[in-house]
Formats: sequence, structure tokens, C-alpha cells
Amino acid sequence: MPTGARLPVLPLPHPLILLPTARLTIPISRTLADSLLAILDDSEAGQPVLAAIPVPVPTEPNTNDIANINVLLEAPTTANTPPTHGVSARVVRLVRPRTLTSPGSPRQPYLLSLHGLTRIRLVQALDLDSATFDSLPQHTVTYPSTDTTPSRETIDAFKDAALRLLDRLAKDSVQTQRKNDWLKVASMIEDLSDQRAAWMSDVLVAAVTGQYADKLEFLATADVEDRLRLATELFIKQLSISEVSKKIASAVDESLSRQQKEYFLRQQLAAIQRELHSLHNTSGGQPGSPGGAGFGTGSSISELDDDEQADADDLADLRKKIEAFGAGSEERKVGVREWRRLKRIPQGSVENGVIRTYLEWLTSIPWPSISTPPTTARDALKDPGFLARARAQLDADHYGLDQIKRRLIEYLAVVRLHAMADEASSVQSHFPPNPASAEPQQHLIKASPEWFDSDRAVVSLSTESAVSRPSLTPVEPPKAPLPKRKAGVKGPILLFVGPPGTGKTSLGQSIAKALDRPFQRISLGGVRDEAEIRGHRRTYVASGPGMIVQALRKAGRKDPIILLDEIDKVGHSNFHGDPSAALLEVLDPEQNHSFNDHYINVPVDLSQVLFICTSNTLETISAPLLDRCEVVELSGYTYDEKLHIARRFLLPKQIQANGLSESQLTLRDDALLHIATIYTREAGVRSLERAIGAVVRFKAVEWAEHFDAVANVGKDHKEWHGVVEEHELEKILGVPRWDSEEREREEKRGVVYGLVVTGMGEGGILPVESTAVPGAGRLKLTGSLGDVIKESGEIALSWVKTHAFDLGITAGRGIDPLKVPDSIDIHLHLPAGAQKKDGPSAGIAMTCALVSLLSGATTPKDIAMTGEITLRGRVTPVGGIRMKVLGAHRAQIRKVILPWANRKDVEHDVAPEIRREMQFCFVRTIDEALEAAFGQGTLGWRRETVLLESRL
Ligand SMILES: Nc1ncnc2c1ncn2[C@@H]1O[C@H](COP(=O)(O)OP(=O)(O)OP(=O)(O)O)[C@@H](O)[C@H]1O
Repeated sequence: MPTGARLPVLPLPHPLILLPTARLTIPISRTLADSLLAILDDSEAGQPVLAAIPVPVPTEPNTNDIANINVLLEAPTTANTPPTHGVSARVVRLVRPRTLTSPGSPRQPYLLSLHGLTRIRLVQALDLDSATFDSLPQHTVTYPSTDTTPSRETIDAFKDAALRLLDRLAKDSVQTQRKNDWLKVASMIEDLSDQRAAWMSDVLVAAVTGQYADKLEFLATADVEDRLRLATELFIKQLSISEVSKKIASAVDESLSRQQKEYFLRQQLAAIQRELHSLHNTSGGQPGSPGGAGFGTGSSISELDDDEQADADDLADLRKKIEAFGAGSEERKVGVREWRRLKRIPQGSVENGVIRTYLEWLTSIPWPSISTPPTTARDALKDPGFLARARAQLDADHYGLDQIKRRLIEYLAVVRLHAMADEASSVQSHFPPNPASAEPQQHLIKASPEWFDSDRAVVSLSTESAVSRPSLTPVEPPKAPLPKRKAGVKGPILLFVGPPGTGKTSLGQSIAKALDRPFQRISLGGVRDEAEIRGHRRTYVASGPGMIVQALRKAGRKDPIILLDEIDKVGHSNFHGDPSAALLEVLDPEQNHSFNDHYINVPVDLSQVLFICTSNTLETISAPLLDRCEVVELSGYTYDEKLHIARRFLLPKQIQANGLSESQLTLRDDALLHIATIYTREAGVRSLERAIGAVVRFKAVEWAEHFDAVANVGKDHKEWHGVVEEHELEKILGVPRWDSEEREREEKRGVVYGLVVTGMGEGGILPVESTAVPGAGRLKLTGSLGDVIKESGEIALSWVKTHAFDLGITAGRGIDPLKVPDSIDIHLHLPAGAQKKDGPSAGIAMTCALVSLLSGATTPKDIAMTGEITLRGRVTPVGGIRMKVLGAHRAQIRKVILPWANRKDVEHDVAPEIRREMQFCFVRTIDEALEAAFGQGTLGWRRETVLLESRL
């Protein structure tokens, strides 16, 4: 064709483009078709040629559309320059398809097929403003020269890139036909002559390049060398695109297929379980039996089968609970944050489980920000008859303990007053001075659900608020003030101290009943790890909250009674932290409104909780902990009290527990007392309860046998005897444990009885034995003795040596009784060597034992003593008098020798009936103690002694 020919120009709207060698079929309007037909009529050759000029529209790639990687990779090169490049195209077909015509349609679309021939260039660019796609204006075109031969390297690079791309396309093709086509083209390229390389580049670029801008640039590149280079670049680009796309597709495929697989497996599992269930129900089951026809015929599916539904319900429940948290509260923020993380992490993953468990804990704590209906505890405190009811409750649950009950009533009165004062101040704060100030709070609560997922946030916000633009960032409401510590909501923290089984725990339960609050008991015995109280941090595997939060969750209310049991047995600072320091935080009203549990990691308010502590002894409790508590001592019961407790509480409880009725079984008082004295010698009543339980069980068996025999008429049966006598006890409970000790106790030279308090807080007697062995005047002390008690032994020996002449042991002053007449060693032993013993209170007993050994005088076997001695012979006071006296009374001791300074303890703390039954000797000096122990005139005193014996 001659250069500078005029051709009708067909503008191709974006994104249509026709490359040389390619074919293109496009719909055209009737007007355009008419123009074409006119040209066809004029044309001599039959197939007219047009200039097909692509008209680009400037487009910005949408960077948000990450799904379409081709769009991202396409450069925004389609600038606003007037189009000049195009292709001469032969009109191959012009048809009017029937399917496209519709009656009454103003435009009758035609289909025009074009075949690209060669590159052309318009001499004068198309005027974009006046260009219409309905006319074929005549333009002068030029044909760029294509004669140059490309270089060897360019052709080789082109072929190499083309072959690699074709290879990839063949591999990626799913259809065999298409794969074969690509392979055929590849073999053509291998045999391609250099002259045909430019033609082949047109063919391939038209076939494989998807991007408009690339095609446009390729169309505009007339020079053969440049064109081949550009084609090479495009092939490489296409290759990397297809590789990246493939990688992404396979990654998506993989994750999808894993999820689908899991889903299908779960579905199959559920189906199999359903089948098994129905099989089980329809076969073999007896009508009316579980699993039989009466229970379900297979159509009813247990709620346990449908775990997916249950799972969804649980999640919905969780969400509801988080929504119930007060707006702006710390727990709500953490809950929302963790909820979002939960939604992001795939179900079934370990992390998902961890977050879910955390959220379950978080939502199960009774947070103060959750609005709850007014609690009955508050109502109980408001009731004017509250104190009377509390007193009645304590009396109904416990016998005796009058002083303690009085103290508890005082305590409850204080709690009530504080609660009422608190109520009054909160009523005031519920009425804000300006009603307008309450309004924003309402909006906050209304808008709260959209915190949960951002997509929901967009929807709900855009529908509700037409004015403000929706944003993806959650709307943070203004911070609601954290609940302030309510000053002194409760009274002091009570600490019940006493031996086991004296009713410490059950007193705590009675207080909870009186206050109508839930009761939780935390056993601190053996707690060595701070994390048991504070919880483990969430980074630990299988971490969880500490005991305090667990108790709060179980109680389900923010104001339960929590009993910290055996606080004396909690561990102190070690490499697992300091549990007692953690307890300090729990018990300190200044700190416990924001207790920090490591697992929950949101401050927990414990200021409404009433803590009560129990302990067997005060010695092992750390001073700061003790400082926070008010000590209430329960020393133990007398036999008389035990008898009452047994009759009124323990026996009826055991009778009921063992399926009998009170009319069927009677335990006489003498039998009960026998159990208390001979079988169970303890300060509390726990063993007594156990022993009574054993007797009741024995009788329950007898009753059952009797009942069976009566029902089985004709068979001989024993008579039923519903009264338990004292003499029957040995048959039921075996040989008495304490009886033998009493009998074995003897009046012997060198042996006296001291009074002790065990580590469990229980009083009792302990023999102090001494014997003389040949030796060199040394003192040997055995029986697991601590330093202080050993020193007491040495002080006692020094005192006896000094006063040996006055006591008539030696013939002259300055003679060592351990050397003259014979050289001896003294061995002092305190039995029960497995138990550690320490303290100064055995001073008197050791002195008496040494005097007895050296003088030959003995003390009666029903005398016991306690008191510290000094080198000058003074007797100084000791602790635990109440428990020691009670222990001595239990051990059938009739006379106790005590330091004078402990007189007030006996007067105040010892029950009157014990004071009546026992003789008390209060002594100021060792001389007085010796006279009280050995009896007046027994020792051969060489000087006048003053005996001050006082009886109560
Ligand atoms: N004064 C009492 N009146 C009636 N029952 C009592 C009395 N004291 C104790 N009990 C009963 O004795 C049993 C043991 O009491 P509890 O468990 O409270 O002892 P504790 O002092 O807490 O012992 P531990 O130190 O071993 O925990 C309970 O069944 C309790 O009801």
C-alpha cells in the first residue's frame, strides 16, 4: 500500500485493541454498520480495509483490589495523548445476529469482525473531543518501515523468553487441546526463521499479553528490533505474573482445602455419630430403659451430638457476656480486644483454644461493672432484725463459744453499719445533678455492639449515622471512671485460731448464712507457689487464674464470704515467689480494690468480699499478715461441752447421714462421754464425730440385718436393740486408745509431767524423764529438742547444782551432786522424739525432774506443770495456758502448777467447770513450784521456804 493513503478510521473504545495478525469481533451500532455497508458497496476488492485506532481512556489502578493482581501490575501509562497509532484492518465479516435483535429496540447491534494487517500511523491525530464511535472519518495514514533485520542476540532472547512462557502456559493449561496448541506454537518458534520473528512477536503478544497498556505500547513500537525486545520483556513479565498467581492460587487452595477437609470430616463424624445413635436406639434396647424405644427411637438426637451448634451457642453466649460489661471498663476493653483476636485465629488452632479459655474466665468473674439485680445480701443487712437472726443462726449451728459469738455479732453489726452508710452514699450518687450529663452515657451503651467486628461496625454506623463518615476504627467512648474503693465497706478481717475441729470453718459458714451470701473456702495448706494465689501468666502452657479468682467465679457474686483456711501453713518467700506477700495484697483493704491476678491481667475488685482466715497457730503467720487480722481464739472444748455438741449436733447429723432416724438409735450420755474421754482425746470434735459415725454405721448394719430377717418370715432373727451402752463400745470401736496411757502413767523417780501445745494448737501433757548414768557430770538432752528448750535444761541443772545443799541433796555447799558420791551423767529425755519441741515453758518440769532424780522424791502422777525459769530461780509466764489447761483436763490431770503471772489467763479463759474440777497452783519461784509439785515437807529443805499455793 502506498504511503500517505487515506483510510476510513474506526476508533476502538477502551479496552479494545487490535494487533497485527490478530482478529477482533466487536458489536457496532446500526449507523456504523450503514457507513460500513456504504464503503463495502464502493469497494472493488470486496473486503475493505479500515484504520483501527485504539482510543485509550486514562485509568488509575484500584490498589484496594488486591484480588486482581493484573490490575495492580498494570502501569498507569494510558495517558491523555491524542491517539495516532493503530493497525490497518480488513473487514472480514459484518453480521446482524438474530439473537441480538429485539423488537422496538432503537439500536440494532451488528457484529463486525476485523483482521489486523500491519501497523499504521495517522498523519493527524484523532480529535478526542469530536470523535464518535458511530462514524468512519477518512484520515491520511502512513506505514512505518519494517525492513530492518533484528540482531542475533535480540532474536535469541526473544525465542528463549517465548519458549519459557509457552512452556509455563502449557503446564498451567487444564484443557489438553489448549496445552497441545501451546506446545505446537513452541515447536514453531524453535524452527522460526529470523525474518518471521517480528511476525511471530505480533502473534504471541496478541495471544498472551492481557494488559491494555502493554499492548498499546507494543502496537506503537514499529521498529522490529525494539519490538522484539519489548516482546521479550512482556513475556518475562507475563511469566513472573503467572508464577506469582500460581503460587497465590495454590496457597489459597491449600488453606481452603484444609478447611474444607476439616469441615467435611466433621460433618462425616456428626453423621456417623447420628447413625450410631439411631442404631443403638433402635436395636437391643428394652422399652422404657435408657437407650431403648422408651428413651428415644433414633429420631431424637442428643444435644451432645450437635457440637457445632453448641459451639456456636457458646460463642454467642461469650459475646453477650462481653457486651454486658460496663462501657469503658477495663474488662470490656480487654474482652473486646481478645474477642477480635479470637475471630481472626482459625478455629481448632491451639491459640484459638487459649483465647477462648481466657475469655471464658474473664466473662465468668462477677465484675462490679456488670449491672446485677440488687442482691439479697444487701437486703439481709438492711433488715432491722438482721442481728437477731444472725445470733439465732450462730446458736443454731454451734453450741457454746459464747465469747466468740459475741465478737462475731459485733463484727456483723459493723459490717451492717458500713453497708448502710455505703448504700446511702450510692443512692445520692445515682441521681446526677444535671440530667443532660447522663445522656451521652446512653448513647455509648447503644453504640457498644459495633466494637466487635469492623465490618459490622461499618454497616451499623453507616445506617445509623448519615452525617458522619463511617470509619473502621472502633469508637472509643470517653473513659468511665474506674470503680473507686469504697472506704471501709467491711469490718476487720477475722482470724480464727485454734486446734483442728473446733468449729472455725463452720463458724465461717454460719456467718455466710447469716449474711445470705455465698461461701467459698480456699485451703492454703501447703501453698508454696505465689502463682496458686495470683494465677500464672498467660504465656505459660495450661496457665489459669489463681485461687482467689476461682473462688469468685464459683461464688458467682462480687461479695461472697471467702474463708482462707490454714493461713499458718502458707509458704513464705522462695524461688516460686512469696505466697504470703500475695495474701497481703488480698487482705489489705487499701489494695484489694484492684487485685492483680496474673492470668486475668485486669484489676479485680475484692473490696466487697468478706475474708475470714483460720489457722491452728499464730507462730508461723508472718507479722504483716497477722497485723491485718483480728485474732479470735478457739481453744477447744471441755468434756461437758463435747457432750452437748455430740448430743445436739454430731449424733443427729450422723444418724441422718447413715439412713437411720433419731427414734431408732440412742447413744447414752455415758457412752458419748466414754468416746470423748477414752477414744478421742482432742481439743476439737472432729475425731469424736468420726467415732460417733462409726458407732452409728455399726448400728445401721445391725438394723438392716434385723429388717431383712423380719421380712424373711420364719427365719430366726436377733432382737433389735436401739440403745448403745458404754460397755458395747469396745466391740464397736476396738481397744480404747487413751486408756492404756492413763494406766501406764506412774509415779516414778525422775519423771514429772509438763504441759505442751502442739503445732496443731492442741494442748496436752508430756512426760519429762531423767535418769542417771555413770559419767563425768555432763547433761545429755534428747527428744528432738530445739535450742531454747536445751538452754532451759541447762538452766535447770545449774539451779539444782547451786541449791543442792538447800534441797538436802548434797552434804555441803559447793559439792557437785553429779560428782559426789558417784560421778554420773544425767540423761534428760522428752518422749515422742519424732516431734520437734522447743520453747522455754518446760523449765519448771525439767527442774522438778532433776530434783526428783537426785533427791529420790516423786511427784504424784496427776500433777502437771508449765513455766519458764530464770537462773535466779524466778518463774516467768508462758503462753497457751487455756489450751494447756484443757489438755491437762482431758488427760485426767487434777492439779496444774502455773506461773503466778498467768493467773489472769486462767480466770478469763478457762471454763468455770474446769476451774471447779482442777486445782491451780500459781508460783513465783522455783522453791514454790517444788513445794507444790512434791508436797509440803517432802523435800528435805535446809532453809525456810515460803510456799504460796493458791487455789481457784
Ligand atoms: N461448737 C460447735 N457446735 C456444733 N458443732 C461444732 C462445734 N464446733 C465444731 N463443730 C463441728 O465439728 C466439725 C468440725 O468443725 P470445723 O470443720 O469447723 O473445724 P475447724 O476448726 O475448721 O478444723 P480445721 O482446723 O481442721 O479446719 C464440724 O462438723 C462442725 O460442725
